[in-house]
Amino acid sequence: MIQLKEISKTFYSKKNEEVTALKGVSLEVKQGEIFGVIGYSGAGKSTLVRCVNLLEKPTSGDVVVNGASLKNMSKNELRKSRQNIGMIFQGFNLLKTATVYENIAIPLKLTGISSKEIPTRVEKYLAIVGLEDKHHVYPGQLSGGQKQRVAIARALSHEPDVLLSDEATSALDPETTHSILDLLLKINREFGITILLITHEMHVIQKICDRVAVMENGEVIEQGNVIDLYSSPKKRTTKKFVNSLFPNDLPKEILEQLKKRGPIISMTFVGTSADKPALSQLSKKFDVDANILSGNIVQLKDKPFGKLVAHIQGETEETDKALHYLKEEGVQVDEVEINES
Ligand SMILES: Nc1ncnc2c1ncn2[C@@H]1O[C@H](COP(=O)(O)OP(=O)(O)OP(=O)(O)O)[C@@H](O)[C@H]1O
Repeated sequence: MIQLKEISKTFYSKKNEEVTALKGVSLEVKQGEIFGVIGYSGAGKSTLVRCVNLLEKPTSGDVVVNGASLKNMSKNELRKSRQNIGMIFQGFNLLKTATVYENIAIPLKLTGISSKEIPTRVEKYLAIVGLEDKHHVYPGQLSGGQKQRVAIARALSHEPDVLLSDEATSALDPETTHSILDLLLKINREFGITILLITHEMHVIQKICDRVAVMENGEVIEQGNVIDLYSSPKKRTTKKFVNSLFPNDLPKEILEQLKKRGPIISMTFVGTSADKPALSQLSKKFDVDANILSGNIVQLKDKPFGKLVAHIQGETEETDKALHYLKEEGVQVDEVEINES
């Protein structure tokens, strides 16, 4: 659906200093999925998403949407292709001096939608975002969540195949964030709209994304299914993002003391194994004591995902058998390195 092929982007500051925001980024967003890009500030996320609809022109590389290369398009073709890609922003980008109705109707008029069709579209999409009673209100009279709903209705009113979301929930409180994410899920499921979103928040990824790419210093350092990435993060930055959901605040000295008496392990549970009492069986089956040090279960889009850090105390032969048993039960077990916890 969307293919980014070796995209690089270099900016030049006023002093003519080079800033390379993207370094050969390649990724593919499949039709109908919600794809998240996560990274810390300055990683290049905004630049990446803006390259998808050529709000930013890549210095090199190509963007292919629905099989058509944006690079080779005439201005006219590009304008048409852009209409197929909606976008929402952290700051909503609404016209302050126009009503909610006008905020949606004016861009429709500019893209040549007939004046007969415009009221039908505005009403339809305001109803979908739950703001059918706000036609004549100005953005200043709306909450942040309502403003984002207007922006979503404006994007949808062009009936795009793809919606790009640039930190759309970053300015919102947690409850409003959840309602906007639920709305994005509904749009994806009911209208089959493919969503590419960027965020610096893991809970956004876990709630609605199917796949995720992690960006750092202008590069995609890791990508894959959300579940795979959460259960086996490879890169340090990815581990940091995942560990932020599972804080382990035990002092290093205590962990070092415990480690002398048996391994400290982190157990990852995915899906049904998240509620299996595998750990409670250990002391019954083997001559070990299992003590939970920290733990949490989070709900991913379709499955629960949990992590427990536990100390397994006992003779090496018994702790080895216990770890083997856990693995056989389908629990992913990793020894905790003290400096990373
Ligand atoms: N128009 C520009 N001119 C010069 N440098 C830019 C421009 N846009 C982005 N950059 C630089 O490119 C790098 C990547 O910026 P970008 O905004 O894409 O990152 P980001 O991951 O979206 O960060 P944030 O979450 O803080 O917006 C940064 O070093 C930024 O300063």
